[in-house]
Amino acid sequence: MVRAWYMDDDPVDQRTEHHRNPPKFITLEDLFTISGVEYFKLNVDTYATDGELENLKNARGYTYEDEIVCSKECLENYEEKLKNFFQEHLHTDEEIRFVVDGSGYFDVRDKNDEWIRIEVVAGDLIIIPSGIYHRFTLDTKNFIRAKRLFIGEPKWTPYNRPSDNMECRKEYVEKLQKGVFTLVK
Ligand SMILES: CSCCC(=O)C(=O)O
Ligand SMILES: [Fe+2]
Repeated sequence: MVRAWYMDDDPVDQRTEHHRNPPKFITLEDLFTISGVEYFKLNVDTYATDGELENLKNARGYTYEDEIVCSKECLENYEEKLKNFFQEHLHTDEEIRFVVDGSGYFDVRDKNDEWIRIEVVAGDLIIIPSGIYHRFTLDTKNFIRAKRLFIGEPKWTPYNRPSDNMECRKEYVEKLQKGVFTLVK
């Protein structure tokens, strides 16, 4: 099960949990409302045949798929890539990751510019909206395998903060202000 919480501001060791004292968790519904981050739970043993991933890909137009493994052994330029993943940045498109093994943390800024840490483990599919400031880190186990999905030809370019004048950033801020990320019940 994915968990999310507000982070402390201790700069030491990005790979630990960084809970506040006392811990301040946030529900997935609230996470969506205040950031637009979406979350789906898939069955990691049956996703290849049970149709859930296929349905999601069709519904959202995800036509591209590949896999990334982040570990010292498997990722070329490991240190540098991990450093870049953890630089606060945004993208012009959604960042979609389906974790099939291992674990890690996506950190996203909420509307008050506070960091929320989202723990992802096998079976978690997370959609980070375009224009939101975020970053990624491995946890202390130093291993994750994830599928990367995309609409059309993938663009992975990170735009480091500050990128406030980018169109996708302005659109994202406007959506937040308009309350677009409200759950329809
Ligand atoms: C969990 S996938 C590894 C991180 C990544 O691909 C990214 O931050 O863009
Ligand atoms: Fe990113």
